[in-house]
Amino acid sequence: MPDFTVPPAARHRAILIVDDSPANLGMLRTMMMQQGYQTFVATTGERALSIARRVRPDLILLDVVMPGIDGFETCRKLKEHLSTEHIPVIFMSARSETEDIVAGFDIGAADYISKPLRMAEVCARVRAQLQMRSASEAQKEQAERLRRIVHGMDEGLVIVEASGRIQYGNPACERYLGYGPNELAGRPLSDLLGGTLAQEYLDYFAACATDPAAVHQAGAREVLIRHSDGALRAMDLTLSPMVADEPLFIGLLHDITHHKRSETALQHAAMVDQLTQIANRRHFDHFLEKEWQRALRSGQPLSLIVLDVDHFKLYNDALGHAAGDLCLQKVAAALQSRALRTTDLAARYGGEEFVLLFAETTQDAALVLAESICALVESLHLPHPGSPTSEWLTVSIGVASIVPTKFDRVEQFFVTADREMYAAKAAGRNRVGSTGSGAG
Ligand SMILES: Nc1nc2c(ncn2[C@@H]2O[C@H](COP(=O)(O)OP(=O)(O)OP(=O)(O)O)[C@@H](O)[C@H]2O)c(=O)[nH]1
Repeated sequence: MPDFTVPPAARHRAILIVDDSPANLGMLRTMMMQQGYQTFVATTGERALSIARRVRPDLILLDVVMPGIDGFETCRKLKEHLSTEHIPVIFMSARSETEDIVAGFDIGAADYISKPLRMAEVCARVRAQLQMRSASEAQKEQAERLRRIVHGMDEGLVIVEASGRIQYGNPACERYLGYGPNELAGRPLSDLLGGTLAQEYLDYFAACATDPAAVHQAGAREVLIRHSDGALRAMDLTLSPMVADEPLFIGLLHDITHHKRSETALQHAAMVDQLTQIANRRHFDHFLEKEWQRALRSGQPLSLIVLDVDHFKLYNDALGHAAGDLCLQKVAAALQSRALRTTDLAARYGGEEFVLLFAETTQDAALVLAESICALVESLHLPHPGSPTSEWLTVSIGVASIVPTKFDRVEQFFVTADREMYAAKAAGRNRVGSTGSGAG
């Protein structure tokens, strides 16, 4: 006895039954309905084609021998049409010679049932076909969902073969690297990564091929990737083995150019005085510490200049704070123009106080530099109406020089230069103070 319970998958499934014998048609229809399928019937091939195109059934039970176009021809036409080509067709025929069956499959049939029909067998074959169709639909749906995810991702995704050949690059990846659609596929990894780095990955791929279990997942690392215009971009790259039949590696690319730019901007901001755009105190202290250590090792002299604008309070009082700011910017630019070597640094140390460090510079050379800076500032001819010293803006400078030993302290070096600067102020301003006593 056939099983009349309705399998859940049967619901909503539509079957088109095509047979020129009304008796067969009636019997099959009853059986299919009892199985819970929605049914459509046709007694000719032409009618079957028009119903199939309209209702797109999930399966067609198709008689082979019919007047007009026969079952084989009907099937051929179904397979030719985009809207019906995927519908599984089960032939039913009394012609059950091997060559008939083979011909049926060659045309594209999913199955072939011999007549006279045994209803339980028809039901089982219909059920099997519908299950296969469900499975392949689910697979297609999942593949489509994955395709959309990969296409819509902001992150670049590449699939690389163990040989280093790029098999696929998603649109984000092509966009990041300046390639058009499908232009990445087929290229070697070395088109994107520098020779050494590409070789490192090839070695990793080879190690994965020899002993997949022993190879750890390669974490994200910052790499420079070559854009199609030849420029190098900073990106985070994660390349790890993919579980697949062939050895493939999946790479995730995250463009960090913007991040890098803001990181650089932040680093710059942390080192630079906002008003004057020369080095700030923090940067100077760090630089001095480094040069101090270097001088300890090399035995070369270090010279420090401390510079303070004369009567700056009076300048602000006479011309306003905004003019004062502008004046500090001009003084800073003048100082910067004297710090030319990579071992020189000019910085704003606070308020209207500036410092300059000259590594590998003797006290005599530093004094010449300090005198020239003093003269340079006065030669800017920045009017200073309130100054009792000069009609122009002037500065007082203190100089200290030292060949540091392990017994010396940076703080004392600073104190010496500061004292010299105050001595210059006391001696009438617009001058350089230096007793030549060194840091001690
Ligand atoms: N416009 C402006 N003024 C500043 C800034 N930083 C500090 N000052 C001013 O600089 C002035 C420093 O004044 P003082 O320390 O009394 O020294 P001075 O008037 O320069 O006199 P001497 O150093 O003795 O020649 C103060 O009035 C501060 O307000 C700044 O960033 N912009």
